[in-house]
Amino acid sequence: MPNGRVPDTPVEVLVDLLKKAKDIATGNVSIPTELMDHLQRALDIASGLDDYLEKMTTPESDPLSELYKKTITHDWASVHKEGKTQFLLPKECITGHVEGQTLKTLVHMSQARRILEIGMFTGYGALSMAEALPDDGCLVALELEAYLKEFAQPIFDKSPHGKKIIVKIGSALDTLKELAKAGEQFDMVFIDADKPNYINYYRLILDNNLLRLRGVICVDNSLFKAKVYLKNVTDHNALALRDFNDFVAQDPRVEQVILPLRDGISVVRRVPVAVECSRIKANITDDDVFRGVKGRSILERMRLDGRVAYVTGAGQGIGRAFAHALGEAGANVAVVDIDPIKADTVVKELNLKGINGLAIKADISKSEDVQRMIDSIMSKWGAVHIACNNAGINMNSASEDTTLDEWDKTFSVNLRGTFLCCQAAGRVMLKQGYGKIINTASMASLIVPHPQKQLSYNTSKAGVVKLTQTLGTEWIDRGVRVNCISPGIVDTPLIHSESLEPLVQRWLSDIPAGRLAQVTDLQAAVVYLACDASDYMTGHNLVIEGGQSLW
Ligand SMILES: C[S@@+](CC[C@H](N)C(=O)[O-])C[C@H]1O[C@@H](n2cnc3c(N)ncnc32)[C@H](O)[C@@H]1O
Repeated sequence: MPNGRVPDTPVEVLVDLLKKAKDIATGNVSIPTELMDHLQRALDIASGLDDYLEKMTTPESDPLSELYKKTITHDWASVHKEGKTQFLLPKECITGHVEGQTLKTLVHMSQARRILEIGMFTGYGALSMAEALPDDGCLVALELEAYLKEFAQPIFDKSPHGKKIIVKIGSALDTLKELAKAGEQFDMVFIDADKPNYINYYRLILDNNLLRLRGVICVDNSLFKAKVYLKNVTDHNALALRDFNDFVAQDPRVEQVILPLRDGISVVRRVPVAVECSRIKANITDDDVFRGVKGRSILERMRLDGRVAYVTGAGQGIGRAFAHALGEAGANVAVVDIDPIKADTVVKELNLKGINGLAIKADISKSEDVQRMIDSIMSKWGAVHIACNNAGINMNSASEDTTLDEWDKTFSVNLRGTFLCCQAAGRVMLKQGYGKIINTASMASLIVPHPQKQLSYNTSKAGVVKLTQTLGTEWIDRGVRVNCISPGIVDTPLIHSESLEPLVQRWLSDIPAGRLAQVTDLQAAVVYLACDASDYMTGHNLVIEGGQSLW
């Protein structure tokens, strides 16, 4: 703590008191050396803490560092004297580096997309949190002083994350009421404005559902220089926070913990609605629909944490998108491709996202390759929960010219390969008593896409659907579900080849959606079919073609 500054946190108060005690003790010869040593050690521990946290915390970004310097060096007294701010704003009220990084981490951990900040000051906390938001995330900052928006905006503009921040000037209570009226909701709220109003902000937020289910409220200064728990305190801000902390601690709608960081940060989480309901004994139907199956909401039921998946043909295109989707949903993913370099590259991509991957080279038309694929997965992860049989080939020729070689090649990958994979994975899954098989069929299993000529492809994909239906009914009573996805025309490099490119305009006129499918259009379907939420679905052909098969 710099000399002359008023101690602002419990630790700073401690350091101040220990220094004073040491000063007194130093001039007193009757103080035992051992007591002096203890005093010095206590001072070292307390005074070293903030510096150490500062050093060990990831450095702030350049715009944040500029914002901090600009705030600390600004003449807030003159600004106030000139009538530019209603109140004299102490520069110490800035959320600094360590607290900013803490907020940023909480945004990452809670995967918040919409944040509300009450009390922006010069925007340090706002920009810290905005840095952790996804590109389409949004932070609404409420601030009383219009001057502060002008102060912060030029630095927000320098940051690629500044555009996520919307500043609303005015009394926070009034703005909160407007937000509630407009039905706005937030994943995270940071309360850091006038202390006596904390309780009003909190009540308004919870009573009006401004905080989403599973949302988090963070509250600054909840230890208020330790005065919330010291005796004989008269400071009205400290007393307001003490009452606020007590109220939250007893509120059945939430759980809270106070982190003793800087001046204290409360992290308050809405408890699942079912717990709240049993506490207040509301007259509702307390069943799986209300609580979620096994207490898990529908989005949680779509998670694949700890599952083992493989995707064939995952070196590129649809397969690569499937591998990423399953991994993002929590699964370990074996990336199988005939081209080992492509498989390796996709595994590298997964690893960069923190997903466990395993590259396997396999030609799925060969039974020994398919068995080796399953064996490798079993020896690495001990199970196969999700089998995504996606590899396929497409050759074009008029039916009267289709060679037996083309027919055999197409069938050996698209139908024989899919069968071999279903059988090898199915044997493991039947033993496990659980499994999800997802085959990639095609819209060509339903309609005859035209004008391209692809007899062998169309018939092989119709075969994949019948294979799926047969296995789907044969194995469901032993816990193995088999479904398929039928994409329409997908925008991959393949269709921009010399022979197919001229057909794109023609296809577009056949697609009600008015565009080709992107591989990302198919990702949710594979996660849905791979997760428990789709357990009642089997033998289904999930068609995703922008409506093309309906015209
Ligand atoms: C502790 S500072 C906020 C620090 C800020 N969160 C940061 O990251 O640096 C408190 C801010 O709340 C604002 N404030 C105080 N009372 C308010 C009210 N009733 N409505 C809106 N803002 C208010 C003050 O003008 C001040 O800028």
